[in-house]
Order: sequence, then structure tokens, then C-alpha cells
Amino acid sequence: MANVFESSKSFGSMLLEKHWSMIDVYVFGAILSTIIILREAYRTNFPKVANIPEVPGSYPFVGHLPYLGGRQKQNDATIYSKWSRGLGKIFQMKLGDQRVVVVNTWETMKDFWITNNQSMMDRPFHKGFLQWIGVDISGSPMTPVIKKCRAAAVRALGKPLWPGYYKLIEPNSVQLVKTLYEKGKNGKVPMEMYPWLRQMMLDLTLNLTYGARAGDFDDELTNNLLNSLYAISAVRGSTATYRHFVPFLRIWPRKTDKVREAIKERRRCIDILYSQYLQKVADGEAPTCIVSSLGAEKLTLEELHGTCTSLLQAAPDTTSSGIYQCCAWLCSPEGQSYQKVVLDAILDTYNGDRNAAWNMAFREEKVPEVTSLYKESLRYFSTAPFNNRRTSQEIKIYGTTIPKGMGVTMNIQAVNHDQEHYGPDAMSFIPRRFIGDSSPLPHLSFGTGARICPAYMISNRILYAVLLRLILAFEMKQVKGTRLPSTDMIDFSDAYGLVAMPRSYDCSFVARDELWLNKVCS
Ligand code: HEM
Repeated sequence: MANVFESSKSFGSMLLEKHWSMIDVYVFGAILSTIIILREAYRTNFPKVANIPEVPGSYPFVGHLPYLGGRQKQNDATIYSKWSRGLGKIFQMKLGDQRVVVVNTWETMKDFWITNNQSMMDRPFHKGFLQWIGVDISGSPMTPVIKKCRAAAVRALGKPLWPGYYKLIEPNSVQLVKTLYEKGKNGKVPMEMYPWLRQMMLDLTLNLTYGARAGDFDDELTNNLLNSLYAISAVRGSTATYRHFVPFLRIWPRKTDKVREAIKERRRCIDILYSQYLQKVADGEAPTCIVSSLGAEKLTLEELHGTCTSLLQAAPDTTSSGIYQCCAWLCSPEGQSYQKVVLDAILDTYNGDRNAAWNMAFREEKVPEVTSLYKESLRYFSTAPFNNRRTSQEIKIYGTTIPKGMGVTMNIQAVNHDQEHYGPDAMSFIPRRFIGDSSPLPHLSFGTGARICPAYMISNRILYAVLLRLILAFEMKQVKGTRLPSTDMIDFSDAYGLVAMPRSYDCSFVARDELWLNKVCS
């Protein structure tokens, strides 16, 4: 410090020795500050990439952020699609000081995410966020720690362990059906299903992470945990917060920061869950869950909590939103008639044996009409509308070079609706679209490549099973005079982050056969 002070002092005296007046010093200071401010206003972490058009209308300091983050009441993917209509399949933009390339078609997605998979392993680093959140698989570059945690998550979600989860997910889905039937008074009271779906997914994930079961914790803990997860999801990976992209805004620390409070609250809830787990072990129980695999996975306690919280963070809203939007379409006038088609297909597959179909829902995926329905729903309603990555190696492509460390975003919503790939009916909901199509990449809603969603297989199976059970159990109908479902392929959400949370709607759940339903739910 002394040296800096002394050198600035000698610089000042040097100016005075040269007979600079105070005015000269002020003018010099003003010019210097202007240069620094102008440099900061237009600086980006990488220079403009040749041969890729840049979105016009960038603002000093913030770049294109004012158009994004829900500030125009549209999600970023929708804005990217508008820009892409003028600029082509791929363009570049500025998010504060970060330069990011956006790909908007199936072909460009393939060129980056598949051909250059090995160079697309990292995720953008959200300054002013990641240092608070700790180990976070979804939001971090592929460091050795994240690689280990991701591998542990993939194993925990892998098919060999599913039988262990049936005992939990099966009764939870029964509880869901029972609640819709009882609270909805057999269709007389149109019901909002989302909170019950979310509860079901939270229970499953709490069990597979901390071995927790419903009844281990009270409603307050559940609500606090869910609210903190939601507050974190709303900003993680989104362009809503200027501070994450504009360095000079981070000079001033914030007095109150809702996300940091949510991170603290999430940690408090996790500590309670972990101490409950330790108590069970002390009492001689041996819960099968990720936490008990600490030794086998060679994770530190911090890495273990990071793995568990990453799963807890991602699970409740993603799968619930997928099921919820599919039911939005099913209970609309167009979908109502298709429910009968799927019901007949289920009964045909199980030779008319409803019990067999119900009992096997989670254990096998045998009815192509249900498989095609959930795939089309994930494609059409892209509940994860965009996907952020960062290059882990330089990529030479389209006659230019994307440097290592640059952000690359996939406009999942646009790729999922690409007419060149899906044909002229890409913008229509075609529930039979994937019958007979066993492509490993039916859509991009789980991403693809090295950072593909580690839960994509189990999520598909949960979607399949819950939809099959709902269709066996109920006729689902929208009801005039209540909140109707939003079935537009783009405009179905008022949340503009990484997960497009569907708008609430009410649905009437009328039992197809009350006697049978009471029996399977008893
Ligand atoms: C329908 C349900 C779901 C959808 C649409 C979905 C979508 C996605 C997408 C788009 C990504 C980014 C993939 C990429 O970069 O290529 C992702 C990553 C991730 N998902 Fe999911 N997800 C779902 C369910 C779940 C569930 C149930 C869990 C946890 C049990 C989960 C855990 C994760 C994690 C930990 C990552 C980060 C992976 C990484 O960065 O390496 N997801 N998901």
C-alpha cells in the first residue's frame, strides 16, 4: 500500500513541478475518467466474433440485457427467435460485459452440441451468485468436483436404482389421484393440480437425496424449502439480474439480497434434513439414498450436500411443469377427445385389464400413445426454453473461431419448433407425432451432450406413469368461468427464467369409474 501511495504522491508532485494548474489536473482527471468509463461501457470479455451477425441496439454497460430477463414480458427464447428472424440461424449478443453466441435451429444445435460436444462442457459463471451458492451442478463449469458430483447424481438417477424408488413414487401418485378426486369432489370443484404435483416430486427427491419421508418434516419446512428453491431458480441462469453481468454494479455490496437469503434458508432446511438422516442412522436405520453413499462416491460432505441440493433444486418444478402442461392440452376441447384414444390404447395393450395397466405404470413403458403424448408435450411446451453453456475449448466453425470460455446459448424453444426438422406441422400439437419414432433425441427439452439433464430417463418415466394413471382414473375437462389452461406453444408462462412455470388453471377431474378408483386408491 505504501508504494502505491508514494507513487501517486510523486505523480501529483511531478505534475505540480511541471507547473500544472489545478484546472489542468481536473481536466486531465476528467479525460482519464471518461476514457475509463467509455472503455467499461463497451468492453466485452471477448472481441466480436467474425462472420456471426451481432444483434443491433446494444446499450452501454448492459448490452442487450434491457430486452431480456422478462423485461418485455416474454422469455429470452422468444426474443431470440425474433432476432433470429432478422439475423439468421446464429447470432451474437452482449449480456453486460459477456459476449454470447445464440443458436436457433436444429442444424446449428447439432453443429455445436453434438459435433463439438467435447468443447461445450462448461456453463457460464454467474459472478455475484455462484460464490454464494456453493457446489452447484447446474450452474458451474465442468470442474473435477462438478464431474464427480454429476457422476454421483447420474448413478443415483440410473435405471438400476429405480425399483428402490417405486415404493415411494407409486403411493405418492396414488395420493395425487386421491387428492384430485376428493378435494375436487369428483369433478364438481375444478382443481389446481400443480401444488400436488410439486409435492410429489419434492417427496421423491427428498427421499433419494436425504432418505427423508413424508411425515419426517412439517409443512413449514416443506414450504420454506420450496420457496427458497423457487427464489434461487428464478435468477439462476437467467438474465433478470444486471449485477450478474455488469461488473461495475458489483462494486457496491447489496444491503439485502433476496437470493442470498434464499440460499441461507435452503441451507438451514438441508441441515435439518441431514440431522434427521444422522438420527435415523444412529437409531439403526439404513436409508438407501445419496447421502448414505458418501464413502462409495468418495465425495466430501460439502460435495455431497452440493449434489443433493442440485437435484432438489431441479426436480420439483421441471417434471411437474411437464405433466401440468400436458394435462393443460388434455383438458382443452381438442385434448378431451384424445383422452379416449389414449385410454383405448392403454386398455388394448393390457387386454382390458385396468389393474395391470395401473400397477405396471412405473415399471414398464408399453403404450406408444402415452410415450408419444409426453414427448410431444415436452417438445411443444418447451418448459426449459433455453440452455446456457460455455465453450471448454476453442471451436472452429462456420469460417470463424469461437474462443474457449465464450457463452453459447441454445434457443431450445426454437429448435423444438424447427420446421426444417419437424416438418410443416412443427407448430401444431400432434400427440401421435412420435409413434414409431425411437430417435434418441426426439426434442431438446433435456438438452443433449455432456451436460444433458442427468434425470431425463427417470423424468420421462414419471411423466409416462403419472399421465397413464391420470387418464385411467379421470376424464379431465376445463370448465367455463374458471381459469382456463394456456395451450399456446410459447405463451403459457409468466416466469422468464430457465424454467417456464406454467400459468395456473383449473381442471375438473371426473372419475371414469368411482368404484374402481376407490379400490385402487384404498
Ligand atoms: C421434465 C423434466 C426436466 C426437464 C425438461 C429438464 C431439463 C433440463 C435441461 C434443459 C438441462 C440442461 C441440459 C444441458 O445443458 O444440455 C438440465 C440439467 C439438469 N437437470 Fe434437468 N430437467 C428435468 C428434470 C430434472 C429432475 C427431476 C432433476 C433432478 C432429480 C434434474 C436435474 C438436473 C441437473 C442436476 C442438471 C444439471 C446437469 C449439468 O449441468 O451437468 N432435472 N435439465
